[in-house]
Amino acid sequence: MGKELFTIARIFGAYYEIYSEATSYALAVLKGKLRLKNSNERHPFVVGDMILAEKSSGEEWVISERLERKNYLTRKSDKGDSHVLCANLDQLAILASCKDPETKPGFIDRLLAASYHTEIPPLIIFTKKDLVSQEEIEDRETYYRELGYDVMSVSLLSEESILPLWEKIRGKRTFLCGNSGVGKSTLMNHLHQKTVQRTNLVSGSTKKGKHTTTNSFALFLEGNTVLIDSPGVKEWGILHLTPNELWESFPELRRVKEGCREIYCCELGSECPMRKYMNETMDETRKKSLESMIESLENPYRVTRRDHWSKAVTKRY
Ligand SMILES: Nc1nc2c(ncn2[C@@H]2O[C@H](COP(=O)(O)OP(=O)(O)OP(=O)(O)O)[C@@H](O)[C@H]2O)c(=O)[nH]1
Repeated sequence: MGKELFTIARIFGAYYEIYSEATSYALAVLKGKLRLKNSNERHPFVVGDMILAEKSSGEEWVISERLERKNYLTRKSDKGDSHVLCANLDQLAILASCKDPETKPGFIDRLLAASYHTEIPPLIIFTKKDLVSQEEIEDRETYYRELGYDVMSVSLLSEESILPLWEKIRGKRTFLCGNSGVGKSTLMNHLHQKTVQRTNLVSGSTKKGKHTTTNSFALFLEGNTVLIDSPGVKEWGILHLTPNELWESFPELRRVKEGCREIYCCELGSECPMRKYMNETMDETRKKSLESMIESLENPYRVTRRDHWSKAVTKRY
């Protein structure tokens, strides 16, 4: 029996849950060491990696090779090491809850900045739209749509949102990202049409989600549709970006960039059109997001202390 192409669906220490359409889910191990181009990588695989595996004589799947990654999402720690979260994505779904807990615009903006340089197109999904007025929903959607982003709003308590949502994710590999309690597991459950993951109640006192999801895993749905759930995050590190990349990741600043005289003019603090736009014209909320990210780059340790995955306290399944 020859080698078969799988995707890494989940990681349990030294074991990997792998998936292929032919075999469905299986457990696999890595025997020996995998030769990786980038020896700085902490783990040989992340969820979404495409690998080749074959059955050993003991009927165990053994991974022999990782295919080159089309793209990957990464965050950088204050110690300077990159943490690859997930590979081979078609879309980054930013789940932002309208209420209970309300996702801060700064969080959305950070993820948008982080995704720009990976060339993984973002999709903003406002969840819990049933908890706010129609007018508020339209304002939120218009705000990001005018910046050129793909946006939609859903209520996961009703079926009416499921079809439009399905249209956006069908045939794609989508990474779901958001604060804890925004509804990632609920969305996965709806789309899988059975409970694949225990959702948890939002804490009554803080209105913040209690933590449920413990590590990333991929769910394979019909028509090559893959959803990758991730633990709720409090903050999103952008330390892997250079200052210049950060400026360019804001579409409203990119539009005025043509007027920049030299590549690094914003860093030099000259009459850079992007800097001018930020000071004189930019929307106040977006300006705050950018300033906070600039501060993160200048003072990484202070920011990355808040930058870890939320700690998960409940079991999945
Ligand atoms: N009103 C309302 N509640 C929702 C909606 N979607 C999810 N919820 C509720 O919000 C709570 C948290 O949802 P989860 O799906 O567990 O959130 P999560 O993003 O997976 O959280 P973590 O696992 O901590 O990352 C649950 O009580 C859900 O029932 C929605 O559209 N409207």
